[in-house]
Amino acid sequence: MVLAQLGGSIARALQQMSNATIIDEKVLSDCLNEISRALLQADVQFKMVREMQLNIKRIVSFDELAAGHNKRRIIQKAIFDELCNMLDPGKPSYTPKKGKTSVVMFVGLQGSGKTTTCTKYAYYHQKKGWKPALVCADTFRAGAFDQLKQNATKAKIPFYGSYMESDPVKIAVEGVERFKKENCDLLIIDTSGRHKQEAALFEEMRQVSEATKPDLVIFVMDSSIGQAAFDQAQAFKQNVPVGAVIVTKMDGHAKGGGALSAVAATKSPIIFIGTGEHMDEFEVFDVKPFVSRLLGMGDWSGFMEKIHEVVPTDQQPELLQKLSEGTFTLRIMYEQFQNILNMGSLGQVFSMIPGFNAEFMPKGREKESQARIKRFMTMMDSMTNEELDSSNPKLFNESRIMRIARGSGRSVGEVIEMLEEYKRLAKLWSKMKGLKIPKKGEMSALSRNMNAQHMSKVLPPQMLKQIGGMGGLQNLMKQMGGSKDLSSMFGGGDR
Ligand SMILES: Nc1nc2c(ncn2[C@@H]2O[C@H](COP(=O)(O)OP(=O)(O)OP(=O)(O)O)[C@@H](O)[C@H]2O)c(=O)[nH]1
Repeated sequence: MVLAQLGGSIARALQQMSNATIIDEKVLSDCLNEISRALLQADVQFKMVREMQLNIKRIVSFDELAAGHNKRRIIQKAIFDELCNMLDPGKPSYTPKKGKTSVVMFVGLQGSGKTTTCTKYAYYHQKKGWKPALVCADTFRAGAFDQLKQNATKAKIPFYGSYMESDPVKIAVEGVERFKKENCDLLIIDTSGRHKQEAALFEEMRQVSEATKPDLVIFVMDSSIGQAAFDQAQAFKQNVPVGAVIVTKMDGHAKGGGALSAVAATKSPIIFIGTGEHMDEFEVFDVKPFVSRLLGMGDWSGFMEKIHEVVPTDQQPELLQKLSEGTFTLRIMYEQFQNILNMGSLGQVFSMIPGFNAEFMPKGREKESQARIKRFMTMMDSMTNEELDSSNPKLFNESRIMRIARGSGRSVGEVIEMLEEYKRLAKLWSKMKGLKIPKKGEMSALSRNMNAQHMSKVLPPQMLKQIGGMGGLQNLMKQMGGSKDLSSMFGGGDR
């Protein structure tokens, strides 16, 4: 994701600023110019970049800042807030309620990923206990109904559409009526796309919208459309009451900056992002955790949510307990590997830990990573209980390593590689020691319970330096009026 590069460039600009002995207007200007260049390169609209620069300069007024103020911290927070503002239109979108019928209509250009996203959206809610249903009102593209039908069948989601009927309005109305009768609570209408914004497309969308009276219209946008995003999103907004945006293909090489423009053009929040072609490659979008991750600050609330999602419920209390004790045995690693293989990528989970990125299971190399995990597990199958339950890597002397290698048919080098991976993960795990683990639905409590000590352990060293070391971090926590603001700054906050 090229947005990650944007995050890297911004983090570097902040780092350069931190390295300066004295922070004056010139240093701030250089830092802002660097950030602006990065945003423009990521296809963010010039007007928005300019506004951001002006806002930060207004907040960080050197004349008004009394001596003794930590300018680095103030600038850093201003930049963080401005990036959040660019992605936050200030009002939440309509949120469907489980058990109460909502009609959600999807719009977007052809190929934006609308049909795929409709199913992902339905599947996401179905997993959370909703009763979604899909209606294919795309009569323009031959094959659209088949695609939706295929996706829906795979996910066991009821669907409605027609090979004969050519009037999308009629299909949409019939579908909505049918699923209302069947007590579905989330009725999702997929509409036609066109290659470009055309009068005919907008007319059709308007008619479907008027006939079905959707509670929410979601604009689906391909993250690669770049500077064109603003005009495209605005054109849709002028024709139908767009209330939310979903940005797709965030896993590709797109610059992603267009997403920020879409928010500005529609004055609607991004609610999800698509991160792959598969049904579950779909993430809730939250501004603050997203910006935190973008700047390499990690996303604790997302991390906890993923644990709740990926790890089987009966194993969660035990795992969280062990997590808070900081004990990480080979057996825990084995169980977690099992979870990864059963349920998807824990790489996603680890990418949310500050200072740790998705290298664990890089996108596009999942097969390779899975094979590696399976290899590790085979070697662990040749371990004794004592070895599996130990958290002392020194236990593994030469003869034990040789025995494990022989027993699993792998080389000594591979056993050592596995033990190195264990040590790396154990080190990461140890940083969690003493954290109070929240229950499901209390994600923000984790951030609230985090004290400066914990934060200092998990923040990347350069980030800690920017903040002004341990003392700076403590001050920052105090200055920000306690934990609530801090938790949001570092990606917590209520969802
Ligand atoms: N890599 C990646 N591919 C995606 C994502 N979302 C959708 N796609 C792919 O994008 C292509 C187009 O997706 P569709 O869902 O057919 O697009 P559409 O907007 O419904 O197209 P029309 O029905 O013709 O308007 C398909 O190959 C999808 O698999 C995503 O988040 N990441």
